[in-house]
Amino acid sequence: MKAGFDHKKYKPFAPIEMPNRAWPNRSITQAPNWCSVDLRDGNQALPNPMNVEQKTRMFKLLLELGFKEIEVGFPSASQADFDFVRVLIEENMIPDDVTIQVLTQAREDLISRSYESLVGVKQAIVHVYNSTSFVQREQVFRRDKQGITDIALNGASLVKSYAEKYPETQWSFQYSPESFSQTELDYAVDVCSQVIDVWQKDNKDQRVIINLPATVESAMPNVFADQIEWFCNNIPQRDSIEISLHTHNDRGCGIAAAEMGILAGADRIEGTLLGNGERTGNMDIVTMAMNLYSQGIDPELDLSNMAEIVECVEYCTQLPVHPRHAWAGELVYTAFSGSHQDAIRKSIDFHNENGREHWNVAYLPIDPRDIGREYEEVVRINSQSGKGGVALVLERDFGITLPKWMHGELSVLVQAHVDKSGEEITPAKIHEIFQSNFIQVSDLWTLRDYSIKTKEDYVELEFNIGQSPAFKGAGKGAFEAMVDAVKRRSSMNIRVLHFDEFALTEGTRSDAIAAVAIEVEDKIYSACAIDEDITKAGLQALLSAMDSAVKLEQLAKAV
Ligand SMILES: CC(=O)SCCNC(=O)CCNC(=O)[C@H](O)C(C)(C)COP(=O)(O)OP(=O)(O)OC[C@H]1O[C@@H](n2cnc3c(N)ncnc32)[C@H](O)[C@@H]1OP(=O)(O)O
Ligand SMILES: CC(C)C(=O)C(=O)O
Repeated sequence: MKAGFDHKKYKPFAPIEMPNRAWPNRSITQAPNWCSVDLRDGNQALPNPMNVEQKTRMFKLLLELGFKEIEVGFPSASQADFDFVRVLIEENMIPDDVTIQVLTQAREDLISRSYESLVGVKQAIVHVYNSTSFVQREQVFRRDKQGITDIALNGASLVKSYAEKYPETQWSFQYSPESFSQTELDYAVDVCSQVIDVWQKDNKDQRVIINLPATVESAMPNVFADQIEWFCNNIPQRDSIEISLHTHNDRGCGIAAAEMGILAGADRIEGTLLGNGERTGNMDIVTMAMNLYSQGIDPELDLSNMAEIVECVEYCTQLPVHPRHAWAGELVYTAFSGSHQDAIRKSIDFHNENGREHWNVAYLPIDPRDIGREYEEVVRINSQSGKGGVALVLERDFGITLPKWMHGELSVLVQAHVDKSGEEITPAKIHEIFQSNFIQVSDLWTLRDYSIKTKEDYVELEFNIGQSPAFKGAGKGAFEAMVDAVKRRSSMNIRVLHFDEFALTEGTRSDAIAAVAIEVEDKIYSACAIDEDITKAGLQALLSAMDSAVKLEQLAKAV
């Protein structure tokens, strides 16, 4: 091990003493109030922050998805952020039922500039923050608790007094004790409570949001939930405020923390689409909303066009969405492995045949079509796939149903191909392998014409193939008569092992496919034929199987 990789450099996060915690016994039954921070926290984490055009595109998408609260920027940070807020207001882009939010530090120059950016807006949330954790107090601000509280209260008073200068706007106030999850809980409650008092002292109805961030995620999500429950139980003004959560994903649990935080009593969630944000990202609203959706809870966001969301996020952030990203990634509804494919095929068939009220398909937590994905992408074939998957691709993409006994035969050929190439095989290539091995027949064995005479309890068949003189045979059916006719010209012993016919499910004509397996000299040969005439398809399939046998010189003397 390299020197320096030493876990003793770190200490465990102290658990919260809470013997009567209630959140583990609760369930989420409805969506929280969502607030997108894509245009602020997401934006501030980008190597190249969004320009006005990208921000506008993202804003329009957020409206389309149904967000009612959107943090649109940090207007005192840059001209671009300021200008974007002005564009939204001056170009009347904010629907009446949507409230924009802006973030500012608790500093007068920044607060004043933030209000300037908001002139003329119908309603807005002014979000002020300062850091409260021990490490920030000790090392960054170098102030004691009172000093930090003073920054918060100064910010709160300024936010309130500037709001009074713009009475035409309906203002909501939001305070974040930044680094809340690393702040002593009693201190966090104390600061927040004093901020709330500043804002609600003269007006009990003043809307106040207290936003509790895991600015840097540094404990397990259950610890965060304990912190939220403790806070909710101890903040004196709980009934007159909204509790919002703003989690990050440093330990990979930002979504779990937000979900557990909702159980612990929070009302509102801040996050970004697909989790862009500082370091490992903000809480991913798409994932959390889809988690609700997949539990039968209305997420109150329209995520039905996932491709559009991914495309817009990638365009605006210039960051790729991982193909395995929960719910949204390109590969998350795709199975390559054989046993998964087999189970998915059987499970979907079962669903179609039995009709169930609720989706419950193996390996597919939701119906991919709900979010605009197709069944086409569910099964893709490579060296890890099995016969069920290959058969499914042929049926799904070409409408060709094969009898179960043929699945293995085709799969062996496909497997040989992928073993050689080492790559995924396309449906077109699978179809080509099927065609060349089971459908293609030499001219010599192509049925030119046939006629059947029905006698009392048997039929007589006469047919022509290649340039040979007419074949004649008799049997209980046309099929048996054909075997009889070939046997009359050959000493070979042909035994029919399988014969199946299916209607093709696709195509403009109501074609049928026949599949035949024969045994000749202890060897088995299979073939298929497709024709509008179902009898002809069966007869041709039989001839094609014989063709295969002849190719292997088993029936060389037959013609
Ligand atoms: C966790 C979060 O995501 S919080 C949001 C963070 N987002 C951003 O920082 C993006 C936008 N920020 C910026 O563009 C700039 O930082 C600005 C415009 C806000 C401020 O710029 P500047 O004043 O030039 O620089 P800077 O950010 O370094 O300011 C640090 C000063 O602000 C103080 N400060 C930092 N945060 C706060 C706060 N929330 N409230 C009051 N003062 C604060 C610091 O103590 C420091 O003070 P000092 O100068 O006395 O040492
Ligand atoms: C300003 C706050 C809410 C923040 O972005 C954070 O703590 O991550």
